[in-house]
Amino acid sequence: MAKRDSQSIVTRSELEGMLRDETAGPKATPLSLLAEITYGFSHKQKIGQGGSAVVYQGILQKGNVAVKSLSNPYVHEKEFKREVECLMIAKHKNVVRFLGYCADTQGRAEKYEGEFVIADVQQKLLCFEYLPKGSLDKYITGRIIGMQNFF
Ligand SMILES: Nc1ncnc2c1ncn2[C@@H]1O[C@H](COP(=O)(O)OP(=O)(O)OP(=O)(O)O)[C@@H](O)[C@H]1O
Repeated sequence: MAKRDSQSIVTRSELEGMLRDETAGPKATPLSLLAEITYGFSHKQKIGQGGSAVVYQGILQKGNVAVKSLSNPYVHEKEFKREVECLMIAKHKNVVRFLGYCADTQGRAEKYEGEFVIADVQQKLLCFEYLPKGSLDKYITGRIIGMQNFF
């Protein structure tokens, strides 16, 4: 039987374990798992949107994760690799925990200039621990009163 190393792809129960184990480092996470826990990246699971990503809440049995889909097709391979590299290094109590990454190319059937084609669609996703108290900017700009509730 093939030996699974620390870089091997995680399963749902391993992701649950990583959430509990603060020492666990980020791992390659399959698109199918991220799709499953966000109910197919459903609109209901959407928790935020930034300049380059749409963020979904992923539901696990004991705890939640935030799944960031870098939807912008102009996020290049090199930039994505750099982001993953930086996130892997950034380990600090004040920095949200990075749990996993997914870079996958899928063929999507569509019509292009009247022709039926299979287009390569690049999926770039990042998985973090879920922080339930919303975005820090709401507290900074005073849209939520009482900074003491944040910490
Ligand atoms: N780990 C998380 N837990 C809970 N909510 C999150 C998490 N990460 C992001 N969000 C939500 O999603 C929103 C968008 O995330 P974020 O600003 O990180 O996206 P981005 O596109 O990477 O940002 P940028 O605009 O800097 O490129 C945040 O404002 C927040 O509401």
